[in-house]
Amino acid sequence: MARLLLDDLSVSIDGAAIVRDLALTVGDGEVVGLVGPNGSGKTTALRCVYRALRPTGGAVRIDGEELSRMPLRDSARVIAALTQEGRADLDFTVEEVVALGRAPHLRGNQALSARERELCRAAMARMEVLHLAGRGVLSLSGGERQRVLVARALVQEPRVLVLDEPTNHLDLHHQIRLLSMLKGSGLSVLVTLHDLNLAASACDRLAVLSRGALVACGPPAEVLTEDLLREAFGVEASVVPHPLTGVPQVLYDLGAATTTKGNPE
Ligand SMILES: Nc1ncnc2c1ncn2[C@@H]1O[C@H](COP(=O)(O)OP(=O)(O)OP(=O)(O)O)[C@@H](O)[C@H]1O
Repeated sequence: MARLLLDDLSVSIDGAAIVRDLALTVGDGEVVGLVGPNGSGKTTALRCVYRALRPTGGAVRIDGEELSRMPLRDSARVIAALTQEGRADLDFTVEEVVALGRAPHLRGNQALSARERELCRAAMARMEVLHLAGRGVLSLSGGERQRVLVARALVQEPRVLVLDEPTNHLDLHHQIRLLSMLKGSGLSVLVTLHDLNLAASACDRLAVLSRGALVACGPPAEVLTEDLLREAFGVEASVVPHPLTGVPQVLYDLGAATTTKGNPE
């Protein structure tokens, strides 16, 4: 298990503060949802965690150790990421792409062991892509491809999983399956989501970003309020407890006023 800490993380690009002093912990086995309006800095913060971007202030720490001081290979054994980037993959087969998840654990051209091949099969089965094993990834639908990339992240056997909009392209069945899998995974998970109802159901805590700053953080029942939706998202909506689980759920009235409050522009 591992504890992820965004330790007063800041990112400035061309003099503009994109993420400001973000302090956020993801505890062992905890699922934390990073939510907020478009352009609020969610992806930028995540990019620092999967090392596509260097913070300009603060640090990302794993069990106290500063990520930027760890060799890339070492951090890749601990952190797996499902990102919005890297869409220009070569036409590997599904099973080849999933097997690439083992790369941080292998030396040179070392072949996968029987255990690792079984791990790949199990991850493909879990993400319901086993029947696609021989297909080229470029021929897949958006949702199929997304599930393959989750399988690749799982075979990495990380302790921390960061996912940027993992439900993109997924149908309702696969959205629910993926989020319940994350919830039961025992991994420390930091995930950006736009669907606040799914986020409230899946996450132990929600962290709300607005204009690069953390404006609320806590259990969904504390964070997801009508005031928060108005202030951070510029949306008038009702928040009601789920009739079975009690988890807060947002009900929208398309006739209600929306404002640009919370949005960066
Ligand atoms: N390389 C860059 N150069 C200039 N501006 C950037 C760069 N990367 C991000 N930004 C800006 O930083 C802000 C935050 O972007 P980011 O992608 O982190 O937001 P987000 O919260 O993930 O948004 P969304 O919900 O739309 O995915 C945006 O205004 C974006 O245009």
